[in-house]
Amino acid sequence: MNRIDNDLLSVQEARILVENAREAQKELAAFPQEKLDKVVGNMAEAAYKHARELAVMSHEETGFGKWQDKLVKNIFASDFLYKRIKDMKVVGIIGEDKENKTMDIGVPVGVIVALPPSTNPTSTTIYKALIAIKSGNAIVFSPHPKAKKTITKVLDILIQAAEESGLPSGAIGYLRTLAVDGTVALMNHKDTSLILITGVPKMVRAAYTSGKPTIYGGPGNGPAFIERSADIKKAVADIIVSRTFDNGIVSASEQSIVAEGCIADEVRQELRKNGAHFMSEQESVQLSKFFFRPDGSLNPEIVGKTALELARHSGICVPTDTLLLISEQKYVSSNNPYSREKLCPVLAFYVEKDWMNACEKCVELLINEGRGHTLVIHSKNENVIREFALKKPVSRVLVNTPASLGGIGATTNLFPALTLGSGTAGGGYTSDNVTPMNLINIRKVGYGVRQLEDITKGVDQLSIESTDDLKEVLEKLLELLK
Ligand SMILES: CC(=O)SCCNC(=O)CCNC(=O)[C@H](O)C(C)(C)COP(=O)(O)OP(=O)(O)OC[C@H]1O[C@@H](n2cnc3c(N)ncnc32)[C@H](O)[C@@H]1OP(=O)(O)O
Repeated sequence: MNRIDNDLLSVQEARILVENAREAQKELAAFPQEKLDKVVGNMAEAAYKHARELAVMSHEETGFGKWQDKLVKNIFASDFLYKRIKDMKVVGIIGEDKENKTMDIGVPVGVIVALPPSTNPTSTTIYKALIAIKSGNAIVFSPHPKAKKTITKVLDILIQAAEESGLPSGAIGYLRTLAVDGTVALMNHKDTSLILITGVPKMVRAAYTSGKPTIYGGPGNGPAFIERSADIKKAVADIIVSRTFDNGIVSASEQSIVAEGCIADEVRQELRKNGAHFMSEQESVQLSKFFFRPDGSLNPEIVGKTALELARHSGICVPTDTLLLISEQKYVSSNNPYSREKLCPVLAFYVEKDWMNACEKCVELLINEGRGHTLVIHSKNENVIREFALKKPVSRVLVNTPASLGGIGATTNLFPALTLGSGTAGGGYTSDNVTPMNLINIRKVGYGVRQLEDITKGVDQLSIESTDDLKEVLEKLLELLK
């Protein structure tokens, strides 16, 4: 088939998929929460059963990360997520205030179009499918072309399990003929209500161009601040676990370490002792040549590779037990390759004289890239932690934990999510770890409890001749409204 035929077929297929999804969703909209939960439970169980096979397959197909860590993510996105959502009330009456006579009704948004990334193809697909069905929505996927085989496989498993437990056919679907035109047609279809997208900058732009509400996980890789009161051994261990998890692919993972001057040598020593190689200036330049493509986009050749593979690739000589490559840096700039997201086990290392300067450096790093995403602080000083949390342009401040695992809610009690909102600061509309609650509209029900006259009662007896009078009127009004 030539390219034009392929594009046409893909667009046609997209139209049919959304129409089928629309019909299936009409049926789904009548499902009570318990019936949706039964379907979601079966989907989670099926994904969990195939977690290992899917992890190996996704690693083999994309070459990104480690299959062992992809297995952890698959278990996280199926079993762990299911346990967290199984008792959530998302559709129907989800809240009632008997005293004030108001009620909240959860209403599915309708048809969701989802794009999973090549970096986390299985776990993100499982997660998106589970939260969509939990909230009574239909979902149509456009698989990433570099992970097509794996995403198709996991969707077949999920669809079979869901339909066996009563999900109407078409409520979960996917584009078989892959093309940008078909993906754009899915997004632009009049019956598509929401787009749920992870990664792929070009597709994020297409989603926004469609004019549809779009939830996406923006660029992350924020700083990790190690404050003087921190347990340095644990902080370093956390950073290593985090930055090497799936070879640094998770967007919440650390991109730089900012250490206070008085503990910087101890931190360096601990990092070296545990497999970090501090690169010379020349090695840093040598490695950085491979970070980006000529158009400035991230080079997939370095994404999700081990530190040893990166060193070999760029001709840097390192000990065979090297886990991390670190570059000492002073300045932050969009031209500095060490200030940008890389999704591999490379870190920049900054030293600042005190926590206030460190605070500024972290803000500078986040404003350069990763605004609205995630920051981690290692400290025992509750005042510093609170000051940090109050002042940073991020949606997640993680404390004393590996950022990649804490951000997604594995080592913290944040919601278990593989789409991490960056809020308006990151150009998105939610700052949440995306949950089924982000996939519904809330219909507000309010019973009449007062007459219009009740609001103005007593006000006409007052004449407003001074600001004091005005204040009195306003106070009276507030009193009446209580
Ligand atoms: C929770 C988390 O941690 S998820 C965070 C993961 N982070 C990211 O994904 C970061 C952003 N992603 C990227 O920069 C890139 O996707 C990389 C570097 C990871 C991989 O790059 P690549 O392997 O070159 O793949 P890329 O994603 O750019 O896609 C390749 C092509 O497929 C296209 N494509 C991607 N998805 C689709 C789709 N669903 N339908 C049609 N085309 C698609 C892209 O537009 C791109 O087209 P182009 O070659 O014409 O530019």
